[in-house]
Amino acid sequence: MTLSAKGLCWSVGGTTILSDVSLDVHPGEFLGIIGPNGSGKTSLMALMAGIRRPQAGAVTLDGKPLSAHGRQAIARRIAFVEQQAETTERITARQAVELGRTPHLGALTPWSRADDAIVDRALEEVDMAHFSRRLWHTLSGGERQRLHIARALAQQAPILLLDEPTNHLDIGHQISLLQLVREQDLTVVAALHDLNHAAMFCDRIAVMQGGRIVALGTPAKVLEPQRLADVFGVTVDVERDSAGGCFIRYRRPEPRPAKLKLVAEA
Ligand SMILES: Nc1ncnc2c1ncn2[C@@H]1O[C@H](COP(=O)(O)OP(=O)(O)OP(=O)(O)O)[C@@H](O)[C@H]1O
Repeated sequence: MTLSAKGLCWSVGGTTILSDVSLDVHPGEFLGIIGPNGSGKTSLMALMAGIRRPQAGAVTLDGKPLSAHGRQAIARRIAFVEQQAETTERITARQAVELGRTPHLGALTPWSRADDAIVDRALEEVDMAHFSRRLWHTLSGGERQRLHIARALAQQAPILLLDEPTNHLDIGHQISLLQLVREQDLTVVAALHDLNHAAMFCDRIAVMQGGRIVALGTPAKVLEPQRLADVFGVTVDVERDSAGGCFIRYRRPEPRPAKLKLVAEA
């Protein structure tokens, strides 16, 4: 199943947010999207998930425009975990995950024990089975985030779009979640802020800046000190290992001149 974006342009209220964005997501790959705040990662993912429509260009799923697929057909193929996904409903943790089964239910396919088993497994995979009866509003940010991922896993869509999936998670859960997602037999597109996580888990990385993709390739190719300086304004050393991996070490900026310090010294 191939998801592609071609020549996407998207603007709001006369402001251009995305300009001529093209991206082919390879089946089975883990594609990271990195870029500074406001560079367009969420906007691109929303277009690729079909919840927003581009003013120009198209997103295609297996060569057919997304707009030609029905909502349920898209939901069976693409699971999207949004950055600030929230629910105001008074539901339990388990019920939140059960929502992932919605695209598979219908008059002829009511809820079954197979759905229960899928939900059980998704809860276990994100280490939340013990919280299944807890009410949503009593859960911490990280616990909710893990349930959003469980809901997406329960959806059993072959393509998973994750907008900052490690938001709110402690470092142990960040790494185990990325590993969990990586181990699934899925095509994954994830917006990530942690460049070392992107280097560790992604097959390819797309770098966004000012609403455009300015680089696309393997982590070792894309994560270059000069590019990171240009895009993020940070100074880094990139350590490379013999297996083709890389690790980014950030350098502390030089102290600002005294006159620019926010708090004047007495
Ligand atoms: N509905 C909207 N109306 C107006 N501006 C919008 C809208 N959606 C996004 N934007 C603007 O578009 C730009 C890109 O936003 P987007 O959320 O896609 O960036 P991002 O790369 O995901 O940022 P972050 O890393 O902060 O999550 C931002 O400047 C944002 O303010």
